[in-house]
Amino acid sequence: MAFSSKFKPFKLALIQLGNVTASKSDNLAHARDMVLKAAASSRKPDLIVLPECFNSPYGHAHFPVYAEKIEPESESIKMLSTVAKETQTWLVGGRCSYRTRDGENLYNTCTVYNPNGDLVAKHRKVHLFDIDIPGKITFKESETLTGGTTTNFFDTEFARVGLGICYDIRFPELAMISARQGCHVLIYPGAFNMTTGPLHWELLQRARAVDNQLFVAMCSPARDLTAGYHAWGHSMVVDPMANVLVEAADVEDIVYADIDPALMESARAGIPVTEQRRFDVYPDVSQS
Ligand SMILES: NC(=O)CCC(=O)C(=O)O
Repeated sequence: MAFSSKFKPFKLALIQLGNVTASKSDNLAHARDMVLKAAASSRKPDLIVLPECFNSPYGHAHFPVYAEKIEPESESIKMLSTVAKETQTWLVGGRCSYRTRDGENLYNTCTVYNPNGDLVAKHRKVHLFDIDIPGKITFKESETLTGGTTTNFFDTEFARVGLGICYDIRFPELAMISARQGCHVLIYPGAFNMTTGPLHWELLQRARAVDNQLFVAMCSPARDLTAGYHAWGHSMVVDPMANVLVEAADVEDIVYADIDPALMESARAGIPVTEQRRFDVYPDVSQS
C-alpha cells in the first residue's frame, strides 16, 4: 500500500452553521460570510469544513427541493468554488445532489475544493440514515436518497484526508479502509440528533480515532429548536489518542484545531497496533 508521505502541521476550521432558513440563496450567502470570517481569523485555517446539507434545512422532504446537479453553474458549487479561491483555502461543503448521467437518483454529497476553486473530490453518503427509536426519533433518508458506492479521500499539500458523511461514522469499515489508504485525517460533515447526539457523537469520533490512530473531525449545524430537525451541534476534532482537541457548544460558532503529525507518530509508535494486526487470523477488510 502506497502511503502519502506528506503529513505536515496544518490548521482546520469547522463552521457550526446557524441561521439556516428556507431560502437556499440566503443560506449560501450566510455560509459564504462564515467561510470568509473563518479564513480572515488570526488562526488562518488551511482547511475549512461546512456541515452536512449546509444549504438547506435537514430533512428527507427537503432533499429533493434543494438538490442540485454537480456542475459549475449550480448555485452551491459556484459559491463554494468561488469562496475557496477567494480565501485560498481548501473547503469541504456538504449538500444534496442529483446524479447527472445514469438516472435521476438523489445523493447526500459533500464536495471538496482546492485553493484554486477546483472541485477535486466528492463523497456520496454511503450509509443512509434510516433509524427508528420508538418515542424518540424515526428518520428514513432512503425515502428520497440513494447510497453512494465508493470510499473517497483527497490529497492536499499537508495531508491525505478521508471523507464520510454523518451516519457513515457508525461503520468502522469505512474509516478503517480510509486509514489503510493512508489518510491522516477523517472528516465527516454531520448532523446528529438530540437522542443519539449526547450518547454517540463523541464516542464514535473517539472510537474511530483510536481504532485507526488518526485525526477525526465532525462538523454539525448549530441547534435550531424552531426547525423540524434538532441538530446536536458540538462540532469536534479528536486526535489519534482519542483526546478531544476542540468542541463547539450548540450555537453557531467556528472552532479551530492545530493538526500536529507528531501526535499521530507518537500514538502509532507507542501503541503499534498498525503493525500488530493478525491477518492470518481474520481478513483485512480494506483488501476485500
Ligand atoms: N444525518 C445523519 O446521518 C444523522 C446520524 C445520526 O444522528 C446518528 O445517530 O447516526
